[in-house]
Amino acid sequence: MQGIWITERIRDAEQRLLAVTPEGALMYRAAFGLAVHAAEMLKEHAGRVAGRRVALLVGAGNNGGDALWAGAFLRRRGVGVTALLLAADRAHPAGLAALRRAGGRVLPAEDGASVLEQADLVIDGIVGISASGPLRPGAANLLEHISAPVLAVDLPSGVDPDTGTVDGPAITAARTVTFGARKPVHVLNPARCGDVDLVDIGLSGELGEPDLLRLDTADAAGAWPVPGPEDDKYTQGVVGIAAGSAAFPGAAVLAAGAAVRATSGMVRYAGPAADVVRDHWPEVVATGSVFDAGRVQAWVVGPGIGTGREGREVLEHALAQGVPVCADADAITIIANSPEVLDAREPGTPLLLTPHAGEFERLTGRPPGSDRVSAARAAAARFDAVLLLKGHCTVVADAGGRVLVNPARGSWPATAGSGDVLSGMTGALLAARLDPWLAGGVAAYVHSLAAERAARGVPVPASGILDAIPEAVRTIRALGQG
Ligand SMILES: NC(=O)C1=CN([C@@H]2O[C@H](COP(=O)(O)OP(=O)(O)OC[C@H]3O[C@@H](n4cnc5c(N)ncnc54)[C@H](OP(=O)(O)O)[C@@H]3O)[C@@H](O)[C@H]2O)[C@@H](O)CC1
Ligand SMILES: Nc1ncnc2c1ncn2[C@@H]1O[C@H](COP(=O)(O)OP(=O)(O)O)[C@@H](O)[C@H]1O
Ligand SMILES: [K+]
Repeated sequence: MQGIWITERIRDAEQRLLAVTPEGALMYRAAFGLAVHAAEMLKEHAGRVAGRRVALLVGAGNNGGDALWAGAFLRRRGVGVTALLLAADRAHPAGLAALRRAGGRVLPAEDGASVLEQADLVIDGIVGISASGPLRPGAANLLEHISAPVLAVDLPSGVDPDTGTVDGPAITAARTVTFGARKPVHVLNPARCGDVDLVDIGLSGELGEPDLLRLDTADAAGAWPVPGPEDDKYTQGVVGIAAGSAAFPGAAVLAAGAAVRATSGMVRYAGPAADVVRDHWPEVVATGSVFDAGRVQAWVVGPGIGTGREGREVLEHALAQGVPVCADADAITIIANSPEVLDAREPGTPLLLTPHAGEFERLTGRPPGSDRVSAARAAAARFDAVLLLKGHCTVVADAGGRVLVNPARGSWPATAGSGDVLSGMTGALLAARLDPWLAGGVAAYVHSLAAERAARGVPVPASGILDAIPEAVRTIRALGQG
């Protein structure tokens, strides 16, 4: 798993490391790594390094210092480097001296329009982990002159380091080089960061436990249930799907289908769309009602069941079975309207709530807001549940405060029915007895991978995401073992 630390923790860790490191050594390491990546980008975008032009955007702090030192290193490789100072009297003195010694040019930022327009690469050292709010006017006015790819130092300036939110002018980077540890912005707003590279500056021993975790392919592969020689269709965990209605069977077909694609044991369906589900998925054991559905090891309740009395009874029944429940879509609205349904929950029964932003607001009385991680954590604690907050970056929090994040690989999954596919997959993993928090994270990971594979650059319907689940699972298992 990849660890991610909030800036307060990173600052503390840096202070501890600084106390035992020669002055300037950390910035030297950071800037050297930055310069290596800058040279790579020049090769990639401008064909070669020597003779190419780099513009440095230099703010008032150490982020600007990194850019200045990297500029000095690039000068040694024959790059034409111009630093544009946003706060001339506060630019990092040692960095500035190093750049001047190396033959770099220095200009006030307001004179930098043509330098930016002619640059092959722009290095954004405006602001790093001490950032607050969007870019200030002096920096914001420069944005319109940038046409070259931008390499962000630590994080793209103007984007909030801890929440990834953008409230005004901000940098959009093609690549971000970060130091010591990944920060929340890198996963919460990947579109602004571009590819993120981590430069080791020796911080890991000072960091402690991460604030957020991101699954990688090996984690997803390791968690994915694989039947053994002793298994039969029951031992792997049977998932029950209570979804859809006679008038709207689509949600049932998608959720049950996703469970079929993600389960090697058995899927039961219970509800008024039984005939349609059976037509689509002959392997599903389908009945008309949850009350005669037979035993399952996890329930998925909600997509398309409606928010009336019948839906409520279905949810109460599932909650009373003593098995994990994934409550999605209409089940979330039912809980929002009548929180007392949760009284039916067998004590200790894992509950996984999977709202999108609108359902989250219904459930908690507030939209997730800019700090989606804190919002998900608070709601998980309040409902003593795992809360999976959907969106471009899916956030999975449990009641103990653990958080998994899954940045999507593109926005094609934002399509009707895509959430039904996610809940079917999540149910399959719950039935296989995965830790519910991990089940949510792994389902989100495989869902976004399936969507990417299915879309390949064009719109994909939810049924296409569903059909790509086997390819996605095959991919993670191959890479995870590789
Ligand atoms: N510590 C270490 O060991 C290492 C640290 N390293 C590097 O240091 C970076 C952190 O440096 P830092 O703390 O000096 O501040 P930094 O982020 O450069 O901000 C500077 C000033 O910008 C201003 N400002 C704020 N918001 C703004 C906005 N929206 N738009 C415009 N300006 C804004 C605000 O100044 P103000 O004008 O408010 O006084 C603020 O003080 C870190 O990200 C990494 O790159 C690496 O070298 C590795 C070793
Ligand atoms: N902009 C986006 N980029 C990537 N994935 C997204 C985006 N918006 C939503 N998603 C994902 O698409 C799915 C949508 O779920 P949901 O809103 O419940 O759809 P529906 O109710 O139509 O099934 C979720 O997995 C969510 O994380
Ligand atoms: K920056």
